[in-house]
Amino acid sequence: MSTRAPAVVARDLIKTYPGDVTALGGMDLAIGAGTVFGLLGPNGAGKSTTVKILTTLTRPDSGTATVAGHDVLRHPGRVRRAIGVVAQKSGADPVATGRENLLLQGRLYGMRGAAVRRRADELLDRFDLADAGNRRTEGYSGGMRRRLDVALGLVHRPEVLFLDEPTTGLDPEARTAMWDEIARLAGDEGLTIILTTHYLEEADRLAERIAIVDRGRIVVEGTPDELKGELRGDAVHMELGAEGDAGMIGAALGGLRGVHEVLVEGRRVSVRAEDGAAAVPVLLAALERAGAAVAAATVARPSLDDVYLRYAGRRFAEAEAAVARQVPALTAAGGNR
Ligand SMILES: Nc1ncnc2c1ncn2[C@@H]1O[C@H](COP(=O)(O)OP(=O)(O)OP(=O)(O)O)[C@@H](O)[C@H]1O
Repeated sequence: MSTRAPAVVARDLIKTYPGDVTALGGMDLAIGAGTVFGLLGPNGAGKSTTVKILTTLTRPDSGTATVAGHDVLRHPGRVRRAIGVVAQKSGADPVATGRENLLLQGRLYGMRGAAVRRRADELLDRFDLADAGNRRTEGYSGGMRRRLDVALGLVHRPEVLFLDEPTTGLDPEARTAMWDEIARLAGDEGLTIILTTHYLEEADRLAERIAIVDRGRIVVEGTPDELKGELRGDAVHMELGAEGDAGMIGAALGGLRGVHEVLVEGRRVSVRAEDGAAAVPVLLAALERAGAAVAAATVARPSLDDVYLRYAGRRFAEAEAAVARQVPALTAAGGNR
């Protein structure tokens, strides 16, 4: 863990949108300088709203935040100069070349002459875009465009970089290349990177610390290993042939030796077992005695999904589906994102 002063501090941020949507219900954050911090959560958890407040694009209803030592409400201009923002949607001009985009961005930050040209070339080189620098960006592949987006966020040498879903929409190869690039950036430049993602694997791989966001607040925070380490033993997931009685299943499995944290959701039953492989036959027999037939069972080491399940009380994919179901209602209420 970093011992340097935090690059980002947020205290009790509250933000509601019209229609009584609580986007943030008391968000607290402290992010060490020079670290990669992952804000992980399903769609609608409140990650983008947090980033919008920290990047001065919107104001909280209440609460305070500082970024690179500057108060986001009192000194938004200073915050903006200290940060780079790579939004989900590309900000590059499609009819301009990669180099022109970088030069324009640099000039917007007051960089001029040879200095901005040198910086543009340096970034084209570093993001493996030197050969494509004089081509219009509309012809770039998804991976190239994303690399240019990150380069655009870095032109003015920010202290803190916000990366919103950096690899959404990229194919696996381009995603891996982007991950390597982000890891290199953090390592080489001492940059603080705040990464928002709904990819568990992305957070696990890149972030030194992760905060899991659910319903507008942090439900747990730590290093990926700390979070997974809290979950003892193996995760055993079982799929029942038909929906069972949750109370009866809980009672049947809860008393078994070496079995903890029984969770029943419809046809899915998950438990934590000290030795998963040894526990499976015992679990199957106990379920059979309780009148529940098991169609499939898997044993896995704890993943961030299990951490999410434990702290948010629901599976990541379910939380995403719940938000997807809310969308028509939101649209009907006139809300937009
Ligand atoms: N402009 C808006 N008007 C009304 N409701 C909004 C608006 N922006 C966000 N919300 C709602 O606030 C909540 C938090 O949204 P937010 O975009 O911060 O989540 P997120 O975790 O960033 O999700 P995503 O990964 O989809 O960007 C959601 O319920 C969302 O529908």
